Amino acid sequence: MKRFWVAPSILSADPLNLAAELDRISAADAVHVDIMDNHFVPNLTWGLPTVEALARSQKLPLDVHLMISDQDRLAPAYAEAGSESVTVHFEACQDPVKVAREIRRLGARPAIALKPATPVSVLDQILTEFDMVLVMTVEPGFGGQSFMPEMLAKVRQIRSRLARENLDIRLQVDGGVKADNIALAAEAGADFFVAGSAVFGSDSPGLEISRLREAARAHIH
Ligand SMILES: O=C(CO)[C@H](O)[C@H](O)COP(=O)(O)O
Ligand SMILES: [Fe+2]
Repeated sequence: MKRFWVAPSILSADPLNLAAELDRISAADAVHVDIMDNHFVPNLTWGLPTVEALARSQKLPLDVHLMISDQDRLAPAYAEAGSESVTVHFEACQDPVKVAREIRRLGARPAIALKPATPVSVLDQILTEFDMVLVMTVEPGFGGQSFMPEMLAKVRQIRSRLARENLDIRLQVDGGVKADNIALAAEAGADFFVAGSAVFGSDSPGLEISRLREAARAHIH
């Protein structure tokens, strides 16, 4: 059966109780960590020391989503910190291929994210350098926003290229993913789902994770 990944975003977790919050999502496939610098996006979260501490204490893989400026210079340290994957934004890299190779050399999987206004065509020459593509389904910066269904066309476009070229690259969506829209994203071709408010806003995050996985599978007959 096709494998779907669900990664809760700790952007929506209680920052004063992170360890306990992580215990509530042990059923997840990975932990999504949003790094924001108040410059690339108008919000500020964590930095390298937090990722290092998470990597030391976490059993789940860390899926680090960088929303910071100057990623060419700053991304490699997040790979060295023990992340499973490091996602850089196309819009914040001078040389995405060089960054991807550096992330891989340092032992993490490189991934590339596209903001809603960035077309899929920017990946034409560089896609195969990455292990995952992230199609943002909200404007990056904040949790709790509404899913943009018009982004599904981008997901479809990427999935058809992956199929055409038989590429083993994950396809992630992030922003506003909930049990009532995840099947649409899965049907369009996404296989890795980030969900912040849906998981941490639930009384039973573990059950919500299963519910999301089941809803994603529901489009397969
Ligand atoms: O990258 C992000 C925002 O820039 C977050 O990962 C995302 O918003 C998750 O939160 P939610 O599921 O509540 O939208
Ligand atoms: Fe994110």
